[in-house]
Amino acid sequence: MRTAVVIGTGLIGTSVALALTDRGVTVHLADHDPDRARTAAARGAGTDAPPEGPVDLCVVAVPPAHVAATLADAMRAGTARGYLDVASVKGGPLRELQALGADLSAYIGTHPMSGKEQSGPLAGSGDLFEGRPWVLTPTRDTHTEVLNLALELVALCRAVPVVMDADAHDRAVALVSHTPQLVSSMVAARLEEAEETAVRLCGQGIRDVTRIAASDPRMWVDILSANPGPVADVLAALAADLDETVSSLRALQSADDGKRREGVTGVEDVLRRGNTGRARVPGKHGTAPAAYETVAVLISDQPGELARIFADAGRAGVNVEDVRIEHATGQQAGVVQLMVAPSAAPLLAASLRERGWALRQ
Ligand SMILES: NC(=O)c1ccc[n+]([C@@H]2O[C@H](COP(=O)([O-])OP(=O)(O)OC[C@H]3O[C@@H](n4cnc5c(N)ncnc54)[C@H](O)[C@@H]3O)[C@@H](O)[C@H]2O)c1
Ligand SMILES: O=C(O)C(=O)C[C@]1(C(=O)O)C=C[C@@H](O)C=C1
Repeated sequence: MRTAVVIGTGLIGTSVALALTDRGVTVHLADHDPDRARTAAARGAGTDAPPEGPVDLCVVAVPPAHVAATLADAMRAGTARGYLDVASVKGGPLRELQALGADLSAYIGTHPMSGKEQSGPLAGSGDLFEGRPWVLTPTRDTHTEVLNLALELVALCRAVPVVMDADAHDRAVALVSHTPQLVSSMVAARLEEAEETAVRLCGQGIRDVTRIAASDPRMWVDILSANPGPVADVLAALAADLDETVSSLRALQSADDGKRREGVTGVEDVLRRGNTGRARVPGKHGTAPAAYETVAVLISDQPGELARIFADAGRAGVNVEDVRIEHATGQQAGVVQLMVAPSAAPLLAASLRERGWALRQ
């Protein structure tokens, strides 16, 4: 692939464009808000000038409700040899495109399973998709050349291709992406009216659970509107668990020993099922979950501290596999948890102590 057009230069479009530009592809950027295309171009994601002739691949990265019409317009204009979208839902846009009478042989639906709670071109990054699954939903009509262009895009973004049927994809993401978004929003919504004294106590647990509650509601209304049935099915099952857990907790308030024992069993059951489910979540790069050891280091909240700690870990010859930052409320300090291979943890701890870092248990 030598040339591409990216339509919709928000978080995902800009991230794709940055990755392609980085690998030598000439990328033309377009957005219905020209300022966004200019901003993406200024970040080195390509040019906001239109191409002089048809390009190899047209990537549509607009909100799901606008995907089919944008694809159909681009096809009518003869923009590219192949067309794909990156929307978080696949069945709806495919059927809309069909209804618009578009040439489905030139199109493939795709969905990178990586994102952020932020939107817009400034949030984009060229490494966003590295090691992440990228779903491709070819149909019987999809031309092999178009499937190959999509596979090349996934490879250039260093993601991992996963081929699925569009509706099976929508059922899967209802479980692993769309319901978690709603649950995160619901937990965060409990804080809306909470006492300041309670909010001040927020620790890492609620930060983990509510990160995606900061996502753009307009985008998510669009996504959920295109996948309401499968998401409602998962939420209904969750509601049954919620009902049972409420009953178990009420039983724990009882004066009756037998009832309290039932309550413990009910609460323990949901927690254990949670352990089992969590253990199935794949680790980094889509591999089986790795057991890392954590080295926790106290850092002060000032510029350059994180860079310094990573540089010191590098000097110790230790690969940091994952990282978490815990901010201490009301203090100019925090704890960085460096996740490393168990065999490397003692070496890292000793080396960081030697360089003056304070370690926490
Ligand atoms: N945010 C995520 O985590 C994530 C992850 C994977 C896939 N996606 C999908 O990627 C797509 C883009 O999401 P995003 O997070 O980059 O959103 P975003 O809001 O950051 O960017 C969307 C961009 O599309 C532009 N746009 C809207 N309508 C347009 C139109 N008709 N023509 C041209 N440009 C138009 C907007 O101006 C904006 O710049 C969505 O379909 C979303 O479902 C999002
Ligand atoms: O990590 C995040 O911020 C995301 O919400 C990413 C996430 C996800 O649920 O995994 C969200 C929606 C997209 O369609 C794909 C990825």
